[in-house]
Amino acid sequence: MFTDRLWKRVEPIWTAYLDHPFVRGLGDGTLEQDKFRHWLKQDYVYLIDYARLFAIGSAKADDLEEMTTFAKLLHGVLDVEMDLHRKYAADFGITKEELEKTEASAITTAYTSYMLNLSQRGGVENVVASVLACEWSYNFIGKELAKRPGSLTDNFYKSWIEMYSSAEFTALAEETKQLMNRIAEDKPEKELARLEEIVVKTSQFEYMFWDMVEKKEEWLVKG
Ligand SMILES: Cc1ncc(C[n+]2csc(CCO)c2C)c(N)n1
Repeated sequence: MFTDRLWKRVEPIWTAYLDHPFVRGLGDGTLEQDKFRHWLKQDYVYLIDYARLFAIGSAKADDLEEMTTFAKLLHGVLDVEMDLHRKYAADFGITKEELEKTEASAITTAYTSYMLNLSQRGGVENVVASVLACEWSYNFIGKELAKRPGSLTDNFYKSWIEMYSSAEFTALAEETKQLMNRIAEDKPEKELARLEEIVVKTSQFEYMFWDMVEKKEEWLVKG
């Protein structure tokens, strides 16, 4: 399957996420809350653009089944995932209006612009390749962190781990993987190699995103 081939390419990058200090800190609860606040705000504006990708996917879908998958994913971001952000933000006294007003950092902008550009230019395969790593890698991280002893007891980040490792999110990630495999079936090698590079590039962006929030690179925003 195409996703098995993709896994071989992304495994080393994704394994590095698990060793990243930010991700480690989420798993054992030691992450500085100020760093998490930074993630919440940057991720919120990231997700606003990310949601647009699913809307583009829905418009470009080849059949009703694909359209429904994108609609489900759109709902997942707007009403489930962003709700987690709004709840954590409320704990910090940040309103949803403040979250929305966050100025995207250079990396956030580069990452979402890359995906939006590809998705607007190409067919539905570009949209699926663009969104795959984000979704699948968070589910991978959530499930790996959930396995770590103590990660789900007395951890401020417990709801984070629970949400991304949940059956609901696992099902969404699996559905996107299936869609990628279905689309890949009748594509020539040259096209598969191009789609593979999109998944690798977005995986690299994911690492840069973790790094950005770890280092709280506010200077990227403020200049
Ligand atoms: C930088 C960044 N990358 C990936 C995700 C995770 N994610 C984005 S959309 C989606 C599925 C539908 O909600 C998931 C799991 C994130 N939040 N932030």
